[in-house]
Amino acid sequence: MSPVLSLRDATLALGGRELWRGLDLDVEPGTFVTVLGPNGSGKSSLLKVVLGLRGLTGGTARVGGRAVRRGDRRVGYVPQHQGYDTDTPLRGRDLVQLGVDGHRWGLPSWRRSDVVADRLQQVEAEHLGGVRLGRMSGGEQQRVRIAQALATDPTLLLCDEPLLSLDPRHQARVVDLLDRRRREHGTAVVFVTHEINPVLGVTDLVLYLRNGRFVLGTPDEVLRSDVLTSLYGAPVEVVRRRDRIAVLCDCGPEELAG
Ligand SMILES: Nc1ncnc2c1ncn2[C@@H]1O[C@H](COP(=O)(O)OP(=O)(O)OP(=O)(O)O)[C@@H](O)[C@H]1O
Repeated sequence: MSPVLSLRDATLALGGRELWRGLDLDVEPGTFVTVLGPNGSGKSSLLKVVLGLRGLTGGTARVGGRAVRRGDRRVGYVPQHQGYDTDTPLRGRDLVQLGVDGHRWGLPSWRRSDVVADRLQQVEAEHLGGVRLGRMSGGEQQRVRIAQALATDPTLLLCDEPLLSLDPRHQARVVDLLDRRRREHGTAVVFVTHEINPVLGVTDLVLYLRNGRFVLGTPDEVLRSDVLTSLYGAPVEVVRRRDRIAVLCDCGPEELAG
């Protein structure tokens, strides 16, 4: 069986700059891949490649054995998000309904209330179906957005910083929901974040991008002082305390995945 996602010798350059080169990645069903790296290292661009929105400069990208393409129902996407205006008229169930209808532009739409209710239930948000998005907390909005991304029952879920501006309790809840989804449905997750700690316990693979280079492996293989020192070209110290990690570097103000 083909991996859910497969990149072979994948290279991406944007604006005359190479973001990563020679990336080989196979993501099997149910795998949780965490993508780390400083601002501008190409994390979101990687998701856009998998969504068929951006072409590779070299190599191939396949989803379930087929070349990536736009509007693939097997791929769910939770884009980066800054919150909704308080006067946004959409309610929770409307947003999920958009996920159901999204792939059927031009065809008659009908209410798939069973699907909408099921997806809201999967993220423990049944009570938010009738609530306007602008009246929800950040964590509630994020859960409804995940329900929307699950509307087509995807085999692969791409999440772009879904923990942004959530407090630790809400972060843990979102991570827990994604973890349950991949365990119960085998949905693979590719999760872009700046913070490793909230997802450390569920991460199978870490892809760490930086300045045209990358390292890929299990958290124990990648989140090591010697490996990150080599990636950053400057002394990096990885300190583990209980189930948390701190990444310390003398490389200036550059952001690290603490
Ligand atoms: N359409 C484009 N044309 C040229 N350059 C682009 C384009 N889109 C993005 N870039 C550049 O590509 C680089 C990677 O952007 P990307 O958004 O993938 O980074 P990122 O790692 O997700 O960053 P962040 O952590 O800030 O979200 C950035 O330097 C960005 O300015």
